[in-house]
Amino acid sequence: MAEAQRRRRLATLEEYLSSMAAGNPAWRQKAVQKNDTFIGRLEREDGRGRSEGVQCRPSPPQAPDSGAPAPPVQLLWSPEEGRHLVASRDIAAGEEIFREPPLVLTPRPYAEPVCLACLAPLKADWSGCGGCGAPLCSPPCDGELHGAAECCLMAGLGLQQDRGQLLLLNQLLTTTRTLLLLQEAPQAGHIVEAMQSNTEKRRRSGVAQAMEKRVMEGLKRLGMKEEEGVVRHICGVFDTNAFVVDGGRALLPLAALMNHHCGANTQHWFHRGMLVVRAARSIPKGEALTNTYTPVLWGNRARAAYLASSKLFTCRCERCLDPRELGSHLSSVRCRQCQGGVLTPPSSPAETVWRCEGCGESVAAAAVEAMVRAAATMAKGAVGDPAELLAVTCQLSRLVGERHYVTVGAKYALIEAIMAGRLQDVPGADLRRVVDLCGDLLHIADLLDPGLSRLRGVLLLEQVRAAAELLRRQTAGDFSAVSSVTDNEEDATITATSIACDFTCDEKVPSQLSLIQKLKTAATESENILQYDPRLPHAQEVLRFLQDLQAEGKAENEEEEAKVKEDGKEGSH
Ligand SMILES: C[S@@+](CC[C@H](N)C(=O)[O-])C[C@H]1O[C@@H](n2cnc3c(N)ncnc32)[C@H](O)[C@@H]1O
Repeated sequence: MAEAQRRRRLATLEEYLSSMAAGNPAWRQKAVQKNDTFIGRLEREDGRGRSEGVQCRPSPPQAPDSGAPAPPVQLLWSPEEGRHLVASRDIAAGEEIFREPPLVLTPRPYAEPVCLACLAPLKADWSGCGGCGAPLCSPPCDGELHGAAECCLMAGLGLQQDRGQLLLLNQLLTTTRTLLLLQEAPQAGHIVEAMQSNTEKRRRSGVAQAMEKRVMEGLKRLGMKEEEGVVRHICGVFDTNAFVVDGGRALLPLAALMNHHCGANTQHWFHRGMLVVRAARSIPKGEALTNTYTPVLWGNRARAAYLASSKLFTCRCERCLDPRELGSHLSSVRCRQCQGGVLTPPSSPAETVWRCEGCGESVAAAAVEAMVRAAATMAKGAVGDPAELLAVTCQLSRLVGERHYVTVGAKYALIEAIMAGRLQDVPGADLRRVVDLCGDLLHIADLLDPGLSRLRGVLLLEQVRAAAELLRRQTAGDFSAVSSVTDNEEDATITATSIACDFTCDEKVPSQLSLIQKLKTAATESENILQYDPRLPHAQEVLRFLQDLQAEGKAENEEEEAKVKEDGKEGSH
């Protein structure tokens, strides 16, 4: 890319970053470094004889100008990583770094039809828009995404209640909504133009050509005469940068400047129409702000394949370069020759065998890969029902092993399926299973996605909810409901005791009060992590329950102590 064009695009995005100050009042609380803009830094470096200005470094501290908004991030560029955000000061774990409204919000191109005004899934009684027939919630929803200009445009399509037609519409809307925005707000055009589209790489690899062709045809039917280059750029910008949000995908030019890392230091939530980006760990000044573009619980190869085909780059983070995936062994498969050993993937593509570090057994890569494909197909077939998911999880554990990512994915789905029901109706044995499964997966999360990650937040929450429900049944004297395999008090106490041991990671059985305290600590952590998550009310509810239980327990203890004292006094007379 020509140097002048690169600089202009960087300056556009930097200006956009500054424009976010109005929606981020927290930035005002910190002093700004005068002249610490991309262009300012570039000029200073040029002044020092660096005419290329290729690598921008953070500038030395300058006099603070209190009152002016100071983003905790700045935009840098390097030949290896392209443009990326870095922390412009130390950022504390859990700190909200920025929030950003979407520039464009559209349905997902390959998803089921949704309401075009609010992106909610369509119910059976959906109605067509009076003006153009586009799908809308019924009764008419108050979403604002399907405006008059879009309605006018769509009227030409003669939309019917036809699923095939609506699926194609989803693909067309990314481009039409963006083009309509550019007509209404030309300055948005500079931002979209400045965003990375990977157009050349996409053209060479043939990625998305069919989709781009369909979009061009759709635009023709709408009477929009757009240049092919513009359409390619818009499709590329979305595929490279868009965030998946409730029911749709959003273009967020600032958040999109976070490069990928498989163990990212930020987490984001779409909350009340804004993307909220928080620090998952403490981020020292100068460190790049990163986001994970893939699910954390996919193995190395699955993540690499997705990044190569859709984001068109190869990640070189520590996890990607480590066949043992930071000790999680998420891609290793069960060794059939020895007890507990695993076959580890080769560290280079040139090697053709997987080897067991325990017994030295080696198996041809082709055979292992066929087994992993079979496992993935088996996992895809199991949906929803906890009994079915449990059966599949057991089969997968035997086939590829307990720790393999396909099994781990099935375990996560099993936790979700069990905890989706009304807690009071979940059998005790299933609750016990959730406590154990969450414990397993938390070990993996601590290795791969530590800190205030959504994964840890959800696992902590479900583990505490299941354990607290078992405790509730036990305190209510409902022993048969504590575990389906026991209907007597002694066994039920064993169950509660083992939960206690899991939580305290201790051989010694803690008192019920210290178990409640441990559960409260975990619930508080999940509440903090899930501040912007729809699961927050669950975290608050379980925390209230534990607080009440703790208060009751303390009161009972005090009563007992008082009684002992009283008895002692009486005895001494
Ligand atoms: C959402 S954009 C990130 C911002 C982008 N660097 C820019 O200049 O606009 C995604 C693109 O950035 C690049 N990228 C992101 N993370 C990367 C990484 N870890 N290593 C190399 N390139 C990366 C890839 O080209 C990818 O398609």
